[in-house]
Amino acid sequence: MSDVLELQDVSVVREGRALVDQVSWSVKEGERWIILGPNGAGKTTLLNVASSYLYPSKGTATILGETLGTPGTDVFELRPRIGMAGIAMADKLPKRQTVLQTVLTAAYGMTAGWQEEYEDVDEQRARAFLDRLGMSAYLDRRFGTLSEGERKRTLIARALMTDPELLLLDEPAAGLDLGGREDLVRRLGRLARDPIAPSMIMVTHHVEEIAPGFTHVLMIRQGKVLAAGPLELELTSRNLSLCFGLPLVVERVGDRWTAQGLPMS
Ligand SMILES: Nc1ncnc2c1ncn2[C@@H]1O[C@H](COP(=O)(O)OP(=O)(O)OP(=O)(O)O)[C@@H](O)[C@H]1O
Repeated sequence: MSDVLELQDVSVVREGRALVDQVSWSVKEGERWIILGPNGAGKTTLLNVASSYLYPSKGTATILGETLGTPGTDVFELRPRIGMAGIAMADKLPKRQTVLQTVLTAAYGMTAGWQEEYEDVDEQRARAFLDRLGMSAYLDRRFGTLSEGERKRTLIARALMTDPELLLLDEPAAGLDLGGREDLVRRLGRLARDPIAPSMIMVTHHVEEIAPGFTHVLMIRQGKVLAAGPLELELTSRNLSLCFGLPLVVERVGDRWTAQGLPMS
C-alpha cells in the first residue's frame, strides 16, 4: 500500500509556540483515520497541513507523493486531488448560490460562478453525490438558508465532486442534533466502507461520532501525538484519559464507540 500522507517530524510554530509539535504520522491508501483531541490540541492545524494549505515550519509533509515546499511540487495541481469539508470552506462559499451550484462549482475548482457551461455529466455527478448525502430535496435551496446539518452534508458532497484521493473532514458532526448526527454517521459509515471511496481523515471531539468503517485513530494533545494506530488497539480508556486529561472509560458497543467520565470520588 502506498502512502497517502507522510509527515516526518512536522512542527508548525506560531509566535514561538509549537501548535503541532514533531508529529510523525503516515496514512496508507484505503485507511480511514480519526483525529481525536481536546480543544486547541492542533487537530485543525494538522488537517491544514494535510490539505497543503499550511506548510510545516519544520519537518517534511508528503501528500499523495508530493512533498510540500520542494521544487517539483505544484500545490495547485495537488489541491484538486484533496477534498476538504469544514467550516472554513463553508465561509468561502456564496450564500445565495443554490445547493446544486455549490456542489457543481467544485468540479471547476471555484467557490463561485454560474456563468460557466457545466457539462451534463458533472451535473449528474453533483446530483448523485447530493442524493448519497440525502440532499436531493434541497437542490434549488440557497446555501445560506440551510441548517447546520444540511450545510455539512452539502459540503461533503462538494468535497467528493473532484473525485479526491484523500478526503478531509473537519468536525462534520459538530452542531448537529442527535438525529442529524446519527444520520451523518450512517452516511459516513457507508462512505468509509466503500472500497472505492477515497482515503479519509476525520477530525472529531467525540468517539460517538466515529462511523463504522473507520480504521485508525491519531490522538493529539498540546500538538503532540499521544497515540496512533488501529482503533481497536489505540482507542483505549487509558489513551483517551491521557488525551483529554481526566479519567474516562471508553467502550465499544456493536460497531460504535462511547465514552464517559468516571464518577467523582
Ligand atoms: N495563526 C495562529 N497563531 C497563533 N496561534 C494559533 C494560530 N492558529 C491557531 N493557533 C492556536 O493553535 C492551537 C491549535 O489550534 P487548532 O485550531 O489546530 O486546534 P484544534 O485541536 O483544532 O482545536 P478545536 O478542537 O478547538 O477546534 C490553539 O491554541 C490555537 O489558538
